Amino acid sequence: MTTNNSQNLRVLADPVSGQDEILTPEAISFLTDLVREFQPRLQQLLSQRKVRQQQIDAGALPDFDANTAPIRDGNWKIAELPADLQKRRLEITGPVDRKMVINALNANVDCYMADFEDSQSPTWQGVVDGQINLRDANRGEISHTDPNSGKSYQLNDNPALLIARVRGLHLPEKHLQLDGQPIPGALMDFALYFLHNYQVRQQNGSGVYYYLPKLEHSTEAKWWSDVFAFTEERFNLPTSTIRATILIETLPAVFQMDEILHELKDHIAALNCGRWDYIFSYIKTLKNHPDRVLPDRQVVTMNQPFLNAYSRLLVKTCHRRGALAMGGMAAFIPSKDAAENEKILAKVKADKELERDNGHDGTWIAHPGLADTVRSVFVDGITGINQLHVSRAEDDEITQAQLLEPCPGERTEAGMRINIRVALQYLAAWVSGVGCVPIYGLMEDAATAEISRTSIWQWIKHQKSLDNGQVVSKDLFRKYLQQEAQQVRQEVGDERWQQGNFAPALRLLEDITTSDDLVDFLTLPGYDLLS
Ligand SMILES: CC(=O)SCCNC(=O)CCNC(=O)[C@H](O)C(C)(C)COP(=O)(O)OP(=O)(O)OC[C@H]1O[C@@H](n2cnc3c(N)ncnc32)[C@H](O)[C@@H]1OP(=O)(O)O
Ligand SMILES: O=CC(=O)O
Ligand SMILES: [Mg+2]
Repeated sequence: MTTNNSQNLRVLADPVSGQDEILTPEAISFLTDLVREFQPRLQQLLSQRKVRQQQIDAGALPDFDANTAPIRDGNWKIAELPADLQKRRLEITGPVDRKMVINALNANVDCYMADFEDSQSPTWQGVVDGQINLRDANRGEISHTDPNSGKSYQLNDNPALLIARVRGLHLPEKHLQLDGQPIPGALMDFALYFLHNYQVRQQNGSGVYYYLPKLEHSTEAKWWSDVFAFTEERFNLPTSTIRATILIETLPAVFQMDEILHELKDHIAALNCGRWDYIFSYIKTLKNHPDRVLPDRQVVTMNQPFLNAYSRLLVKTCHRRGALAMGGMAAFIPSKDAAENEKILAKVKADKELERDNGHDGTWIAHPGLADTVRSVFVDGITGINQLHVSRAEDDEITQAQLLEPCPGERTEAGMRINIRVALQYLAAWVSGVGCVPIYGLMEDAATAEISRTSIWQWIKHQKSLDNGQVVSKDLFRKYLQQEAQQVRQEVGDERWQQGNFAPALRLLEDITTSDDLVDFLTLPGYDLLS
């Protein structure tokens, strides 16, 4: 454990390699000041989330805020987009380990979203390494030799534009404490990435670009706007050096998109349809509403009316204000089986065509093997470098009812069992320090795993029947959990089962699925198990 007495910022972890390069005295000083200035307000914002949720739990439904109608009705625009943020047709996303960073920057895409969030299990070594890797990438000094394969990696010319996604506001960084309190993970990621990269990015004629996840309200956007203004002032930088893309991936936030853009007018570049967290948030926000329980996860696709309304409203709102409207992630990843791969590429293409036709300016891919297929839709399939000209002005108004429309579809025994197997394997990976894994041909990360486990919780709560006639209860879940755990054990083998943290994952899954109150995020109790 190391301590910096002058600032009271304590590192509560055994030192890891690279830590001193990242936690420099200047970084500690900046981070300390940011946390002192902004953590108290953040705690209030998190408490306000709970108050709003209590109202929804008591029967209210999320809606547009009558008090902010003048913002929605007014004619205003965000600050002009910098040149390098106008072309974002394809963005690859991925965790911040060294090989992935190099592969992502070399992929045939416009941008790389380097992820400290849904695809990252925030071990102390992992978050420190991530900062080192992104610093080296921005300096053009990153290379890597894979210790297993011996394969070496370096940056190509013209790498993708790097955008860093920080952790959500709810996640603490327990290894860094100020005055005895864990600091917000989001501030750590933001501050360290900023400090170690702003100069080189400026020298390259760019700015410092972020993705911000899981916002629920425009007051949180205002908080971020103040963090950015504080930072630009401290480093004597022009306003708008920092630009953010906000993920609209919670149900409350879809009713706040204009307000979020407005609060961040000087610092925003785009909104993004983070569909997986959005589906999770639909379940979580409406958890007490028996008429809004979702069916099997596989049925909840972007052509469902409530998700299509969300995508179209996001496009319409962004383009009216001069911001880009980014699409989201099809979870399919390539298969080594050629016939199977053809089917996967066809599904990905159809998903991306829907986004393009709704007017999105770009979209996400999870794997470089999808780049060519998605380029055929979002590069060859649009005129110009974005679709800002698509206003959707001809559309009828998109209403609260459409955004909340119940989703039809079956709840099946097979769907419940696969939810269990996926959640169990994902939790085992996460607890082992790996935040994104391929499971049954899909990329699974924190957001997709949240859908799996909260679906079952909600089916239990509302005693939903499955296609086999069984009513979902805690007992039925426990029975299936034991059976599916055996199945997974057979699939992965005894050795991996024993070494791969499956036992703690099993306990965690049982706890969070059978608790009377829905656990807000699986990553909160999961974090207690991480070093
Ligand atoms: C809901 C959301 O938030 S979505 C955003 C968060 N999720 C993500 O970002 C998912 C990112 N994707 C991934 O992490 C990976 O694709 C996985 C874990 C799903 C699969 O990865 P792997 O098992 O390594 O796949 P696979 O073996 O097919 O990879 C082939 C090559 O592509 C590389 N690759 C795969 N995905 C990526 C990626 N997203 N970025 C960069 N390189 C990648 C691998 O590193 C590997 O490189 P190599 O040949 O040099 O060894
Ligand atoms: O972050 C993206 C999502 O879909 O969740
Ligand atoms: Mg997300």
